[in-house]
Amino acid sequence: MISVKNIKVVFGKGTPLQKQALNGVSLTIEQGSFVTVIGSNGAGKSTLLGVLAGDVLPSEGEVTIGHTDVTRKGTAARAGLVARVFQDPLAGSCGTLSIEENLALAARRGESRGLTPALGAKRREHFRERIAELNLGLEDRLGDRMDLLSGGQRQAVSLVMATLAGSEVLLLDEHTAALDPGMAEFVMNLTQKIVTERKLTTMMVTHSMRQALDYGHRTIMLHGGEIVLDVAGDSRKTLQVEDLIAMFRRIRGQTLDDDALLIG
Ligand SMILES: Nc1ncnc2c1ncn2[C@@H]1O[C@H](COP(=O)(O)OP(=O)(O)OP(=O)(O)O)[C@@H](O)[C@H]1O
Repeated sequence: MISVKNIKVVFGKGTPLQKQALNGVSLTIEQGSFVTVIGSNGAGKSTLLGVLAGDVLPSEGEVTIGHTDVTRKGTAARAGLVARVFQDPLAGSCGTLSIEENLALAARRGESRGLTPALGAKRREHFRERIAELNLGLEDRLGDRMDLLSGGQRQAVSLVMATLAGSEVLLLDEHTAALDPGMAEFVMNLTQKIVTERKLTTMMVTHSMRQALDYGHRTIMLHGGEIVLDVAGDSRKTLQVEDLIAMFRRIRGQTLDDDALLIG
């Protein structure tokens, strides 16, 4: 479960560049619920994910994950609670380490470093099984460096990495935006499967209205650091991509240059 109460984030306070990125955001996401987040550039989407991950500390408000108040805890202290997959396939893993070494590091997120070997035979076998489930043939390439993989393969491995340490919360920051349409669909279907099987409480930022409505249980729209739409259940089922685009237009008070960007 995730709960944020009256979150305010101000960047560059007291400077000419002062920016209120979140302005009193409150939200409760039940355990196992999958929320998609949309909003135009600068709406505050990444800042909200940052507040949950711990790399942005709010100036006001409270953040609770599970039963833990994490408001003042940084990323390291939340590592066992929250996993994150980024837009850039190179961002969440280490390119110069092998697939297997990356998996070993991910499995130990949030643990204090001890003397137990990171890559025992049992762990290796577990990793092989988890990677084989992707059906990408990567189980025979566990010793290959991560930077030899395609962007889509890396995102698929990153999703497996995100689940290895047993975090309850998964944050997805436009994690398919850099992929071709076919690979994006593959990674989205994999995401849905992993989230459902592991009952992960998930927040996914996307610029694709199609993805926002097709995946997950609930959709929120941010604008100017505030939640301006929050739909779930039957009202979400009847919502069309065109409705969301019309809402975007209304909120921004202007015509979008290219609706296709949002539909894709
Ligand atoms: N570290 C920072 N320092 C100063 N301003 C920031 C910082 N991070 C974000 N902002 C500003 O806060 C506002 C919200 O940014 P945020 O990245 O959360 O938007 P977003 O909805 O994710 O946008 P996009 O879709 O473009 O990624 C923007 O005006 C942005 O310029």
